[in-house]
Amino acid sequence: MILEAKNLSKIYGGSSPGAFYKALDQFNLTINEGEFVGIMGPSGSGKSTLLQILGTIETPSSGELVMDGENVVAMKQTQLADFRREKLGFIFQDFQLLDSLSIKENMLVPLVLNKKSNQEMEERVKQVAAYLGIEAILSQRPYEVSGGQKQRAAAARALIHQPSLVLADEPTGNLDSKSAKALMELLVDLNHQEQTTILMVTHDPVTASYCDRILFIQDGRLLNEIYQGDRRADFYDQILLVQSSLGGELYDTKIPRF
Ligand SMILES: Nc1ncnc2c1ncn2[C@@H]1O[C@H](COP(=O)(O)OP(=O)(O)OP(=O)(O)O)[C@@H](O)[C@H]1O
Repeated sequence: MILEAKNLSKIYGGSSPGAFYKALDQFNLTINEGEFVGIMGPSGSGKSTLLQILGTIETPSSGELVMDGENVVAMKQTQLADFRREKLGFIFQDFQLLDSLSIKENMLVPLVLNKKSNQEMEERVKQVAAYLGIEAILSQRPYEVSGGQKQRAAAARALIHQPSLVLADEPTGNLDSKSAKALMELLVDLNHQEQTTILMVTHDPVTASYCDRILFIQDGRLLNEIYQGDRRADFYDQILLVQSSLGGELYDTKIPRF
């Protein structure tokens, strides 16, 4: 998936007439196939808005967005729904699994929607469950498993239809450090092995240090961009440095888990 966004702006209407808020301001972004990109920035800087626009859930107020060669902004709702279902996978902070379904049934939702055959569905569930180490919990309900297992199940659901782009919003936000590390190692492995393009919003410098590149956003604009070098530990230090130069007090400070 190659993604190209040009001059993306998003203006939200205010509660009183004439009041509005510019959450994204002429934002430009190019993501190449197989990249693992992180988005960081203070609370309210526009990260979720950007992710929602790239996930085709929100429409931009202006600007261009081309994904996988398709002009997403020009698509009708039904085309957008197809595009989202076939090409995108979502991982959320709060997992968003359906408690009334087993883990396996949750994983099957994207395949059922994409009208895959039963045999194909069974094979994919087996493959992805083995990859994510959740074979033993397939028949359990989300409320019966741990947070780390829930997020691996949610990742399985996001990956089962082999999306071209995975969008993750604070995927480690509700995980303990061990589960967070396990999830990030899986995402890096997926990125390296399958060339899956991943875009992830996070507040956490340790989680961010797994990315190839990090974009820093402030007030809806791109402020800075840094690339991972040879060592993840050095990248982590660099992330902390940029965060503090952008006003570290604006960030959710967590105890570093590196
Ligand atoms: N639906 C909406 N209507 C009006 N304003 C909104 C809406 N969604 C977001 N905003 C505003 O747009 C700005 C950017 O919000 P956004 O959620 O994208 O920030 P964020 O960087 O993801 O923040 P956080 O890290 O706290 O989740 C904020 O000032 C927010 O209040």
